[in-house]
Amino acid sequence: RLGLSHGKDEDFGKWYSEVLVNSEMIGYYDISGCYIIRHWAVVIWDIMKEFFDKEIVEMEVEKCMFHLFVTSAVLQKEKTHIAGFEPEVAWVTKAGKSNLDIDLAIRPTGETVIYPYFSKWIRNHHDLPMKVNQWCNVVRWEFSNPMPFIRSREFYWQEGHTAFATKEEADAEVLEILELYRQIYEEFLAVPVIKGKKSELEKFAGALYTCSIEAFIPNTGRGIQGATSHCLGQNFSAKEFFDITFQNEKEKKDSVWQNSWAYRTRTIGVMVMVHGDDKGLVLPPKVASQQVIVIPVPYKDANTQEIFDACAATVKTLRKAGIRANVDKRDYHTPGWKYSYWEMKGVPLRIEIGPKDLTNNQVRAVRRDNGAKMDLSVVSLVEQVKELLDKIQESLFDSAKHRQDACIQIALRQKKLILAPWCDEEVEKDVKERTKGDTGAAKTLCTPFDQPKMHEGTFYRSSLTCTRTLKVYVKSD
Ligand SMILES: O=C1CCCN[C@@H]1CCCn1cnc2cc(F)c(Cl)cc2c1=O
Ligand SMILES: [Mg+2]
Repeated sequence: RLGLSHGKDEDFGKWYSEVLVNSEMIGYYDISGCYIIRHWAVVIWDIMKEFFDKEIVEMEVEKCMFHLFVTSAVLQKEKTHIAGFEPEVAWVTKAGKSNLDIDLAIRPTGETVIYPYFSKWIRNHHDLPMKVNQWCNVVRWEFSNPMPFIRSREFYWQEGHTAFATKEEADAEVLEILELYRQIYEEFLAVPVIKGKKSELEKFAGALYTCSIEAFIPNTGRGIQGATSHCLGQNFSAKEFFDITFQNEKEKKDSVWQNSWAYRTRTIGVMVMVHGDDKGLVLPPKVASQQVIVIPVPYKDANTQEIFDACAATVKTLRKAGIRANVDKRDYHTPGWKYSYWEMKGVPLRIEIGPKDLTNNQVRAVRRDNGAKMDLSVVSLVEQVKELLDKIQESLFDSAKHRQDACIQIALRQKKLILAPWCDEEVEKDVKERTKGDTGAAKTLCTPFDQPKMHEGTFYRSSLTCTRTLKVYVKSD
C-alpha cells in the first residue's frame, strides 16, 4: 500500500520515519540507534562528498584513514575536553572468548587518535600547515531518543584536523570551511542556515571558539546544529595535552594553532524534514539520485511500442545532457501507481508520455514540489527540463527561507511586551545589558500570576535550566 499513514503536521515523528522507510532511504536494524543507510540516501551523501572533498583538496587538505580504536590511556589524555562525554564511549573488551589485555574505545571523534601523530610528525615550521581529513564513521552511545540521520549511535561524517603556525591562519580557515558548509546546505540541500559563533557555554569545551551553521525545522519550531568549525587555539597542542610543537623561524619552540571541523549524515535528515510533504520525500534536484522519471502511459493498445521507444529516447537525450533520468517501464504497475511511487521517492520531475503527447510531439511534465503540470515540446526538451530543475531547486530554498524567516521574532525594539521562559539572574542581566542603549533596554517586569500553559515539549534550548515561572519583559522606549 502506498501513501503515508501519518501527516507531516499530524505526527511529525511518525511521518519522518515512515517517509525514510517508504522512500527507501533507511532500513531499521535490531540495535537501537543504528540504521541501514540505503542507496537512495547514499547517493545524496556521495554527491555532497564529491563537492566538499574537491573543495578541501583545493585547500591542500590531505586525506587520511586513522584507526577505529583508541586506548583508554590516550583517550584520558584529553579528559578535560571530553569531560561529560565518557558515558557515550563504546568499548571493545573481548576478542572471541578471551579478554583484551587493554580495553579499546571505538573512536567517538578523531582528536585523541590523530593528535599523537601530529605531535610526532610536526617538528618545524616547514611541516606546517598540516591539514588532514577523513571520511569515516564514529560511535557515540547516546541515550537520548535516537532518530535516523538526526541522532544515531553510529554516524558517518568527515572530520578535518588542521595545524598552523599562527592563529591568523587558523581563524581564516574556520570561516572558509564554514562557508563550504553553508553551500552544502543552501546550494545542495536547499536548506537555509544561519552562520554564527557559539556562546561560551554552548561551544565544544576543548575549543577556543566554535562557529556553526544552524538550520531550522519548522514543524518542531526548533533550531538544529548543521555543522561545526572549531578553532581549538593551542588547547590540544599544549605540553600537558598532545605536545604538538614546532621550531619557528626564530628557532623558538611554539605550540601549533589548530582547527577541527565536521559535517555528518544529519544533513540528510534535515533536508527530509524541511522539504518533505504528505506525499513523501521531496528531493532538491542537485542531490537527487534520479532528477527525472519518465512514465509511459499506453492507452489500450494504441501504439504501445512507439510510446516505449519515445520514453527510451527521452531518457537517452536527457542523460546525454547530464541529467539523471530513468524510465519506469515495469509492466506490472499502472501509471497511476507509478506516479505515487515516484512521488514518495521524491523525484523532482516526472515526465509522462501517452499517445496524445506522441501526436503533438510533446511530453507532459509534472513538478514534485508544487504539482504544477505543463506540456514541453520535444524540440527544446533538454533546455526546458534544465530550467525546470533549476526553478525547483530555487523554489524549495525560497519556501524554506520564507518559513524560517516567518519564525524569527526580532523581539526587541518592536514596542513589544515579551513573554519569555525565565532563565536566571545571569541571563536577565545579560539581556538587560545587551539591550541597553538609545531605544531602551528590555528589562523584566514581573512574573505574571496567571501563567500561560507552556505547551508540550517546549523547552529552552539554552544551556541553563529554566524554572517554570515566566517574567514579562517590557520595551521601555
Ligand atoms: O565537532 C568536532 C569536529 C570534528 C572533530 N571533533 C570536533 C569536536 C567533537 C566534540 N566531541 C563530541 N562528542 C564526543 C563524544 C565522546 F564520547 C568523546 Cl570521548 C569526545 C567527544 C567530543 O570531543
Ligand atoms: Mg553529542
